[in-house]
Amino acid sequence: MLSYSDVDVPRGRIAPWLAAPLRKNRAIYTRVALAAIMINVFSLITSLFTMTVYDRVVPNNATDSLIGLTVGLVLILLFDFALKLLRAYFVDVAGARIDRDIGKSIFQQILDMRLDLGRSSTGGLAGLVREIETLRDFFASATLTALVDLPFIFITLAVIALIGGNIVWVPIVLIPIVVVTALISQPVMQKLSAETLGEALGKQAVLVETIGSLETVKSANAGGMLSERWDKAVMGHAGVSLRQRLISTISINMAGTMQTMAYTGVVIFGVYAIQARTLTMGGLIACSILAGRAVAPLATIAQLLTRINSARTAYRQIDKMMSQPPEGPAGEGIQLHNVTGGIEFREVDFRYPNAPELALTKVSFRINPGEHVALIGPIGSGKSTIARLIIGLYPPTSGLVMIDGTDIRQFSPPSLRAKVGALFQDNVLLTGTIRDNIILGRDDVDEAEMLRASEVSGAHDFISQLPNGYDLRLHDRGEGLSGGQRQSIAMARALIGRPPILVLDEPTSSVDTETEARLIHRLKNEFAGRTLILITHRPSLLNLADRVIVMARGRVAMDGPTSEVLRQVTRPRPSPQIAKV
Ligand SMILES: Nc1ncnc2c1ncn2[C@@H]1O[C@H](COP(=O)(O)OP(=O)(O)OP(=O)(O)O)[C@@H](O)[C@H]1O
Repeated sequence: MLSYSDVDVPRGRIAPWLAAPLRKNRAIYTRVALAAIMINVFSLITSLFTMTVYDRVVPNNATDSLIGLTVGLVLILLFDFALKLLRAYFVDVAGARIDRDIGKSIFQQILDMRLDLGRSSTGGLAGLVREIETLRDFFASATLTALVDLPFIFITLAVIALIGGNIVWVPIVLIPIVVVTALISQPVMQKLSAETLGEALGKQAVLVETIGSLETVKSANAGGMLSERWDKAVMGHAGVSLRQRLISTISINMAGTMQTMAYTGVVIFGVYAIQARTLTMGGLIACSILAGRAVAPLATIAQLLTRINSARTAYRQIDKMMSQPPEGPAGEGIQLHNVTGGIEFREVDFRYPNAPELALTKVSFRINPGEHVALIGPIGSGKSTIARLIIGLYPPTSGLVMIDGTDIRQFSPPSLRAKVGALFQDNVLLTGTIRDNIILGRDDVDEAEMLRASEVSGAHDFISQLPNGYDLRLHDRGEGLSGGQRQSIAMARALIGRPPILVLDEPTSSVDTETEARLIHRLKNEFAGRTLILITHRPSLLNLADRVIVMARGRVAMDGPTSEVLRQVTRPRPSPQIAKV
């Protein structure tokens, strides 16, 4: 389970998901660094220009030289302007590439996420992905410039020493004050930025949950409770980010003050140096400008420290997610081709992540290819869990789930899911047309197969009456359709491509009895020769099953031919004993 407050991730080298995109942009970074070096050199030249004007031009009235110097300076300024533009452009290009590359690997990791390891809330996860921006901003922009600026502190100090001699001690004494203040604030900043991220993700989680279930929130009058959670999250976030800003402002302002002190300090000591004739007027002005510049990169770095901490926190949290092993076998995974549809559960125990109790205990059954089996039992007895295990959403905690005699953990998950048509209770549709929702980008099915699946599921009946038909665009999670309509589209999605195994969890829970009767009639032909696992509370659907498995508290309570099991369960007090009928 990802916990946002825990940032104790092993330190070390940058993880490949970040290092690879950074390496790819090496050429751009070199250009950015070169531009930054030139900009620093230009800034040294401008201060030397000032010195020359004061020392040579003003005393000698050398206006000709002034014109020459000014032309030179204008050229330098133009170059400086162009280089700054280019630097910003290159940084943006690198940023966009890094965004794309990291974004791609993070999205893939989310798709491959192992559900059995537990995961954070939807909003928290979405917020974490947004933190890519923090990383991108950090790696792609100011950091690089600041790194290039650092050696220029020494170069600038050397130039001051050359021009002003001992005056160089003024910035040399002040620089450690800035550095020490920044270093002292570091541990607090680190802690605060981890807390800030945790609070921000918590806020995002409340927001996403509320927006995602607005209808329920309104109808159940849950607004008050959620407002309270939101207020708490906002207050928490505001409080911790206020403290973070306060601490970072101390370092930033300290650097700013030291910059001014360096400038004025040089002016004050410079007066004595001028009196002692060890410094010229021009030299004094150049040194004061340079002293300010020598401290300036530290101000940028003080600002960066806040971002270093946010970037480090974001990096560690994202890395925690990225280092989780993906689902499926290590390596290639077996591709399923000719599946006959035999399913076996052997002594399967299963516990959901962080759940105190087993959801399945010692579940064993064997389903022959082409057999039609209904799973029935009270709510929470483990029926849907069995369905989730068959399509490999979770691996069993112990025991084996097999298809055609092979442990499903050995199959490549997409290949397994292509062979198992699944319909679950929540019928989530995606943004896009109805056609998109049924075909889901598969290239092994055509329009005719889509129509066939829709006709069998009954979806065609209402889609054919829509003005846009299959091109009707659905919004977020299938908004705009009734529950029954969504269910029949989800059913078409499960049937398309005639998968050899079908797992249907309450497929008719949202349809009326008449529609259900027609559907059952069509499904009888559809299921012929294919393995069916049908989870239902509806007796009418049991017509489709040759065999019934009764679940109770995560165990198989009965298993046998439909008529026999029904006879047993309709007795006044069914035997609680586990039995094979
Ligand atoms: N994601 C989950 N995390 C933790 N526990 C879960 C999760 N999903 C289900 N459970 C628990 O596992 C047990 C079995 O749930 P399951 O959904 O398989 O029941 P079911 O028989 O399909 O119920 P229903 O008829 O209500 O659909 C329940 O006790 C439930 O609380």
